[in-house]
Amino acid sequence: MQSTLFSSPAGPNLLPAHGEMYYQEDFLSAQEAHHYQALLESELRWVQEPIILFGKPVMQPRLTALLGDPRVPYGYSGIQMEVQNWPKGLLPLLRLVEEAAGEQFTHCLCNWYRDGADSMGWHRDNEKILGPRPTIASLSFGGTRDFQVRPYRPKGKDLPAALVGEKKRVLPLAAGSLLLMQGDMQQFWEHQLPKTKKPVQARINLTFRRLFTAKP
Ligand SMILES: O=C(O)CCC(=O)C(=O)O
Ligand SMILES: [Fe+2]
Repeated sequence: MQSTLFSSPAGPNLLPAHGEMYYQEDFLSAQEAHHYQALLESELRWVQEPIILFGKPVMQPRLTALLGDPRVPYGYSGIQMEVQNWPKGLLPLLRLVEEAAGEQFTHCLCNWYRDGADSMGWHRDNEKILGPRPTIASLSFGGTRDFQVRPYRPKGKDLPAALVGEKKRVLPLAAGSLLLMQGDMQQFWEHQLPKTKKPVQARINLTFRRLFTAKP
């Protein structure tokens, strides 16, 4: 299979300040995207798990799976996820993404949004284990969904001057696209994948991450 490789970030930085976000719509061909979507649907163990919100367990509105080194656990919002080995067929994709991102990833968090009622709320990927300025590579398969980004205002603090007046940005993430989040983005910006009433196809998203306790 052939793919367009790029060694520098794709396109311009889509954020005006305090972080970096790059988007390449045609990272994978339609054929490659279909191939990997089918593999992801059939070869991962997908579960719907509760997270702890305000002390109570709440089902996440999507299915999830975590790939990586089974010796290194990873969790967020009060859950510890089971780590699955990378299916062999996904390794070429991991290498492609690593080359594009200029980063070596240890884990991949996989999300399956079954329909428009599945979603992910506002958050930052800022767990300590990711380090202070993580590079996160996000690949999309299936139906296009809107990805939203807005400045993050810490409680009781002002926004940095350069972000005052910045509105929510909306980026539709298409099948086969690559989104790179880099630099200070996880410190100063938050993102979400909102629910939608529009008819949408199921979507799978992979976020490749480097966890810093991972053994080589
Ligand atoms: O589905 C998406 O595009 C976003 C996923 C995400 O933000 C995450 O896994 O942390
Ligand atoms: Fe995220």
